[in-house]
Amino acid sequence: MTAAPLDLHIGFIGGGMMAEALVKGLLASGAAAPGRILVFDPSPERSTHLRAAYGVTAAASNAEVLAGADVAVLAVKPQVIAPVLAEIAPAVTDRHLVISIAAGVRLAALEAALPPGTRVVRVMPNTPALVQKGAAALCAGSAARPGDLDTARAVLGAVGTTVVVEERLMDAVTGLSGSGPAYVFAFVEGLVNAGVREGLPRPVAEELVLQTLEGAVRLCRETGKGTGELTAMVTSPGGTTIAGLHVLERGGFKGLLMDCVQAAARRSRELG
Ligand SMILES: NC(=O)C1=CN([C@@H]2O[C@H](COP(=O)(O)OP(=O)(O)OC[C@H]3O[C@@H](n4cnc5c(N)ncnc54)[C@H](O)[C@@H]3O)[C@@H](O)[C@H]2O)C=CC1
Ligand SMILES: O=C(O)[C@@H]1CCC=N1
Repeated sequence: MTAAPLDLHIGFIGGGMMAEALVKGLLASGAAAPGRILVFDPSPERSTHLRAAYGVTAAASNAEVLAGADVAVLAVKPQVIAPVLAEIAPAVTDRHLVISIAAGVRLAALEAALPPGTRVVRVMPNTPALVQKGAAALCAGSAARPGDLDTARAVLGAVGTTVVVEERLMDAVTGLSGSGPAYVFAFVEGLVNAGVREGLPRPVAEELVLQTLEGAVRLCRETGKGTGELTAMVTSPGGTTIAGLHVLERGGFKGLLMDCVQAAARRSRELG
């Protein structure tokens, strides 16, 4: 995926896992050059790593990030967002668009902690941004201008797909696609182990599972058929698939997924 270069300096407040995913994706897509990305992280290991791996500027402070950036991405844990907002507020100006990726943290809380009129966009991305296959949902704050949502979409769009949702849906997004990669990894792990249990060498099981997942996703996206029809295509009467599906149904597989996403969305609400 290639993206049009953004005529912006993008600063990251926090250079952890998710910031790195976004930096890597922005560079790989061509949306930003290393000279236009600044990052501050209090961990010297993180700063050194990001500078060495991506050639971005490792700033000495969050204030330095804001001094050099038009867009400031808040990429710290929700648990430390309050002190970080208090620290950066004096350096936030009209020039800045603030993009928060912190799970659960509401626009109202962000706006209340920043100068009046600060342009804020709240985003929930996910880690496949690292390979430009991210899925991100966005919602705009009360002072954001129409162009701000476009800018945020351009930043996140460089690393995957974007959707705009009402803020009330952000906890659901967090529980579904924000946390979703971990559920898929659990599914992969379970299927690979199941193959090994049936006697397949692990590398063979891994290749078969990953290709089956990718293939199934492509069928969903490209055939125009719904999951019901696609399931019917693989499910012969009295055959193997229906025997397997019976076990999933009896175990409450889909209900378990609903409980799983509900628990994650609930936790997102708690973090806010
Ligand atoms: N990991 C994920 O899958 C996703 C995470 N998020 C959100 O992204 C945010 C970051 O999460 P991760 O990257 O996973 O966490 P992380 O722990 O890898 O990164 C956070 C970074 O913030 C740094 N930090 C701590 N205090 C700081 C300060 N005062 N100023 C600047 N940096 C500071 C830490 O040293 C750390 O490197 C969180 O709010 C999380 O809710 C959102 C979507 C997906
Ligand atoms: O687990 C978390 O809190 C973060 C938010 C979404 C994905 N990871």
